[in-house]
Amino acid sequence: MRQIEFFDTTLRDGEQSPGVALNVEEKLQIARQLEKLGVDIIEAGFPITSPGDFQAVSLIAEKVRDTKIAGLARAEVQDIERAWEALKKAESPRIHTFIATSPIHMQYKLRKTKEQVLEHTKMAVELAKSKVSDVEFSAEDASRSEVDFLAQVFSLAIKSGATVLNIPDTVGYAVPDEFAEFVKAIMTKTEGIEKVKVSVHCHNDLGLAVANSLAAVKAGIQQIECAVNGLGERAGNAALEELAMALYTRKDQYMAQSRIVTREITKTSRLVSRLSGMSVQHNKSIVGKNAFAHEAGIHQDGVLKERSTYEIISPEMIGLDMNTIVLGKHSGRHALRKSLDDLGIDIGEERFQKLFEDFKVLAEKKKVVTSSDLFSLADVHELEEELTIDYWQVVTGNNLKPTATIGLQHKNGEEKEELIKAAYGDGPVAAAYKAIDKIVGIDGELLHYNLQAIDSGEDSQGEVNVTVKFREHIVAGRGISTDIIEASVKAYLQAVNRALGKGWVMVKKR
Ligand SMILES: CC(=O)SCCNC(=O)CCNC(=O)[C@H](O)C(C)(C)COP(=O)(O)OP(=O)(O)OC[C@H]1O[C@@H](n2cnc3c(N)ncnc32)[C@H](O)[C@@H]1OP(=O)(O)O
Ligand SMILES: CC(C)C(=O)C(=O)O
Ligand SMILES: [Mg+2]
Repeated sequence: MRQIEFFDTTLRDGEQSPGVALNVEEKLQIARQLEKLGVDIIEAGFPITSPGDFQAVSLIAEKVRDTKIAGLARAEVQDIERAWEALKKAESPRIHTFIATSPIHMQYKLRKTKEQVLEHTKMAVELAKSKVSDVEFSAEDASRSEVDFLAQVFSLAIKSGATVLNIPDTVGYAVPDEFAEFVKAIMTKTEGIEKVKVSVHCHNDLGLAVANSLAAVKAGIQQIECAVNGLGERAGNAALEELAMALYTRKDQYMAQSRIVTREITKTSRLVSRLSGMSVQHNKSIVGKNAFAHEAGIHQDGVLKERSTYEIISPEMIGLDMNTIVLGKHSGRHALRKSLDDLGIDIGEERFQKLFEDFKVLAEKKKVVTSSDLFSLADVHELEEELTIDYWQVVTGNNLKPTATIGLQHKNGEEKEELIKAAYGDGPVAAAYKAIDKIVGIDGELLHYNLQAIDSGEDSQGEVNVTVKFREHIVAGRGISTDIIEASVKAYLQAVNRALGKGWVMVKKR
């Protein structure tokens, strides 16, 4: 069996998804979970882009010791110096430098000739190599590059010290057979290729990122770049969970294995979804809510008789539905702790006590507290937010102008009266959002609002996802509650808290 290394770019390319803005603590939390998931390399960020990205890469490099940590850099001196500064405390650092090699990118974007691109490649890889032994070189837009020129660039990168060569399908243009042939051609034409690892980085613009990556595995590559839940620029990157489960389930085809600990998949997916604010579509492979749901009678009959009739993966394998205890209002701390352990939700004693109190409140409202509820409860307790809800009330009806009154609490203990405002709106949610805007002194533009039930049944909790624009910044938020207005308020407030955390808005009472 060949070993395929998983290079996770959730924190770099994933964070380039519009609406995703992770703070430093959130990135560290995701990196720690990626380590448990068994990824080989974490691309922690692009240090030159902002002080926050620099700080996140430095912190992850310092704290996450059992996984290689990579930082991205353009083929420019200042980028590489900055990446090295951020990575220098890492146990196994990798500088990942890149430059575009396609005619279209060289001519219009870089405004560089082939010779200049070759010069930058040599300079960048040599400089990176003078800092670290592990250097990855990516040829951006490789799949639209001339194969002979790409092989020339790659040969030079190897001579200059690269240890990994990455072939990105940057704009998701490739199709599987063609991409496999392209990868094979590069591997044949590049001098010294046997000394390095070959990688692919596929985007999902045509929905083919996973298929293209798997075709490249068959063509002989050693590393796949991917992101949890398929996050990433535009339509995203190849989804980590799909690649891991395809390699595992069809090892007969790929003759390859990875270090991914599959039972950590669900937990990782939910953590990334919550912190990024990007919900997972219900019919998404592996981690979608419906991925293991059987609705049709013939299917249900088959599954009841023998699960393998309609299930090619068992839910336990990806860490789903491992909760064996029925939790309700009569459950105690031991049962809750056991259920959390079964689900792989690992929280300290102090947070556990708070979670237990909230669990009891929820159990009063719901007959059965499900695994999804537990994930949500645990999620809610992972953030220390600047503003929290103290009080909310809406008045609405067919003959009334919907009105909301919101009271917030500031973590620095600001005077309560100053953080209560009322507002009208076209509906109760709009009124509540206007009241929050008044308190904070901003005008958030609601770009997207989605409400869905977490489970089935009348007592299910509602989950609201929003995307809000604060000036030029787009931020996502999520809220969960048995009351849909409260879930809506929580979602908006989470977006506000994220924008506050990034310094994009300031509390400025009107
Ligand atoms: C395919 C990918 O995912 S690439 C990674 C994309 N990620 C990002 O862009 C992260 C966020 N970006 C940023 O914060 C900023 O764009 C920065 C800090 C990287 C650069 O900011 P600025 O210096 O203001 O440049 P700006 O973004 O306007 O333009 C990019 C410049 O980099 C050049 N460039 C782009 N890629 C490369 C490269 N790989 N190597 C060298 N130069 C490059 C462009 O040609 C352009 O140069 P020019 O100013 O001479 O025309
Ligand atoms: C930086 C590179 C690897 C990239 O993200 C791409 O080409 O899509
Ligand atoms: Mg990319």
